[in-house]
Amino acid sequence: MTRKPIMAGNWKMNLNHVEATGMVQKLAWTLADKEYDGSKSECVVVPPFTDLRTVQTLIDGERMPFILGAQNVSEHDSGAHTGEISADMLAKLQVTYVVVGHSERRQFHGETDELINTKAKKVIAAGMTPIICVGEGLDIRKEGTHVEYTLNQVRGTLAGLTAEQVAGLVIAYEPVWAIGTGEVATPADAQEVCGAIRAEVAALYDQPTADAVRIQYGGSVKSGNVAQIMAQPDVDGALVGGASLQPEEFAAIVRFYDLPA
Ligand SMILES: O=C(CO)COP(=O)(O)O
Repeated sequence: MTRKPIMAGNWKMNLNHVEATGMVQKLAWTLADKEYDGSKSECVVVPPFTDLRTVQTLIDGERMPFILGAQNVSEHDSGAHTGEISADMLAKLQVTYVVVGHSERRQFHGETDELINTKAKKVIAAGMTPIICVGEGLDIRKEGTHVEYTLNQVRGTLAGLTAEQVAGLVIAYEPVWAIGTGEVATPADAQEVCGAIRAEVAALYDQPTADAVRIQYGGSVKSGNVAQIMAQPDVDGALVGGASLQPEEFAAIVRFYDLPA
């Protein structure tokens, strides 16, 4: 089973719409220089909501080999929910992927597995693909219960989804202690949990579903460590924060297959 690598740059709350234009143009030029055409990996850019239209227009107009993602979505469909953005609104902007349950949303905005599960269902119903984030904090890692903790999040966030739906989505394993800290999980750490997630999907559904679902690692991924992480059998991509704001760095990450492992 070949799973296409998915390299996603989560800009978080960085770059206004003018800066976003410069960012995707530089990324496109750098990748064009290396004759990148998206055949060996998907390059997903995940800007803030206010940049989506600008980035989508550039991707379309300039035929850039990028796929558009969003960082969050409302659990509601429409109506009196001031400040919320619905899945249908994102789909209309040609958003393909929507990150749900990022640890920063869990930690600072009180998102639970149940809410993230509802959001994932809204994303799927609108014809898009959720990137469901899971991962443990430092306290759990120190206790040594990180695998069970993360699998519990997997069970909670996938609840009620069909095998077909799960086969098409993306799960991002992001250990919170490795996010924005420069502290990278070792390739073996990433493999331990990503492998356990795939085994859990096989147990919850079946082996073809587990073979199809794509699992990303996230947490201080850079051009200097991405090749080793991607060499792990159950790691199918990276969810990149800080390094995705540097076009040359992110271009190298997207082309991880040309880096020495
Ligand atoms: O949270 C992340 C991506 O969603 C990871 O962020 P960093 O790559 O900055 O550690």
